[in-house]
Amino acid sequence: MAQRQPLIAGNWKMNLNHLEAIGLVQKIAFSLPEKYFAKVEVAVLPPFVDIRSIQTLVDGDKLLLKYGAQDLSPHDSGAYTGDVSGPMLAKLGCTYVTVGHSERREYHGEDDALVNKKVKAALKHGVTPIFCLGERLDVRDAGGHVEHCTTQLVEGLKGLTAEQVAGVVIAYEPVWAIGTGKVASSADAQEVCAALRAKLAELHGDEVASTVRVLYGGSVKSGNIAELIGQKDVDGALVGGASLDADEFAKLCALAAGGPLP
Ligand SMILES: O=C(CO)COP(=O)(O)O
Repeated sequence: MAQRQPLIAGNWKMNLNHLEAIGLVQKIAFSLPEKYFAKVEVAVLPPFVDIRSIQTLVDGDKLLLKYGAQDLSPHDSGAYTGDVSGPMLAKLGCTYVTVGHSERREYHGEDDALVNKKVKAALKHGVTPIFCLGERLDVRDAGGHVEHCTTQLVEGLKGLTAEQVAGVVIAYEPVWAIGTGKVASSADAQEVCAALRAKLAELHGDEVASTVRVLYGGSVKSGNIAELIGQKDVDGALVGGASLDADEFAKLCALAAGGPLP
């Protein structure tokens, strides 16, 4: 079975200008000694306007931290006012881009078909999509969460080859746990992450399923990361609020790496 390196990705959402971004990345790099990066991959996902500054800092100081974006256009270029393309992100050295975040689905009307195009656009340009999916509270209360999530998975990965699927990161983010302080229990997270992996195995075989990293996201912090990441099918976390505090984020990454705390 493939060895999956844990990934902790900080989704900054619409927070921090480029000067604040530089400050936060410097603090994270200072707080998290290099040895941790051998055990856990750490990435930050700032707003578009911060990326160039972070690239300069990461390249200049040879930081081991990766970075990426929070969205991309399904198109490569053209008359799409306000959009940012995969080639632009690739040129800036982005490793990751989140696709299909529930806030994009809710506030920008993104549906599974568009998410699927964005996953393909990211892969086409060598930027790893962190493909987000998850159920709303009413769906969970009705007991439909596993089916909802596996359906989103199938729709979002439609038309991809097994090799392409192996290059995607999945993030299970139950909508009711995002920014609410209500973290899914580790058993809840494991249930859905395992079901997603089983669906990947059904569609693309065991090797692909055992290669793909499945993250959990929703109110993750240093106090709950160890239990979440201790689950068999949870390979890391997509962290919102807690990724804006350098000490907390460094602590969280250190715990994901198995400690000790820096
Ligand atoms: O949406 C999230 C990460 O993408 C989760 O946000 P919080 O960690 O703030 O709940």
